[in-house]
Amino acid sequence: MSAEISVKICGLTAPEHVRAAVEAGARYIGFNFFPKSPRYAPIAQAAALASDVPVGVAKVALAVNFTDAQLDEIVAGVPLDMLQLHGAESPERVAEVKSRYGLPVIKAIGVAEAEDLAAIDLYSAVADQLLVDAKPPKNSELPGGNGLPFDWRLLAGRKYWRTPWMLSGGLNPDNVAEAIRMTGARQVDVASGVESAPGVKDPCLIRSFIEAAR
Ligand SMILES: O=C(O)c1ccccc1N[C@@H]1O[C@H](COP(=O)(O)O)[C@@H](O)[C@H]1O
Repeated sequence: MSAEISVKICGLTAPEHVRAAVEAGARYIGFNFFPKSPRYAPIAQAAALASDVPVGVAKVALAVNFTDAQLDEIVAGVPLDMLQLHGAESPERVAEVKSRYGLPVIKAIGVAEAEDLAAIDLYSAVADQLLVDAKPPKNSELPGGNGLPFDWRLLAGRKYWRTPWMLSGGLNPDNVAEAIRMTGARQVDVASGVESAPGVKDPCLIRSFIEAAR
């Protein structure tokens, strides 16, 4: 892996998968607190998994339009390094969450067409990182984690946004190298593309994904 490419493996629910991701060189580990997700990890489970994550690998909590009360519980129960807001949180809400918890915030931006990229400038001012993800299909229960890519050509030549960003949406071991080449992304994030069934991570696919991003 080029030293510059960082990988986030998201939606881990088992210790052996956390170990596989860490050993393969993941830079970020995501725990998913959205109950409708097949990758949902309750607080106690995520706390146990977090204890296996070494210093230097960022533990990220994925939240979707959560209230302060919900975030309070997560932050109190799990040792975290970052929060990922993956819903319709406004820039004001992102700023509020950042200051309430004192943790860096990753804001997900759904992209389907060129006009969706305007949100990147809007959130750049308040978020620590952006996650440029595929917009979910209409009526999808999940605002992310759908295993669907967007048209990467929309990002060609855009690698110099001032806020660090990750590419996600439908990435897998077979397409991640091409996605990096086309978009100039220096960070990538994956959930379903390293699974053998919805919510079931596959250590071999995790390793292959990270190697392919190299
Ligand atoms: O993974 C989920 O189930 C999920 C649920 C709700 C919001 C976001 C979710 N996942 C995030 O979306 C990206 C892309 O997923 P995929 O690789 O296309 O399956 C994932 O990495 C998470 O950050």
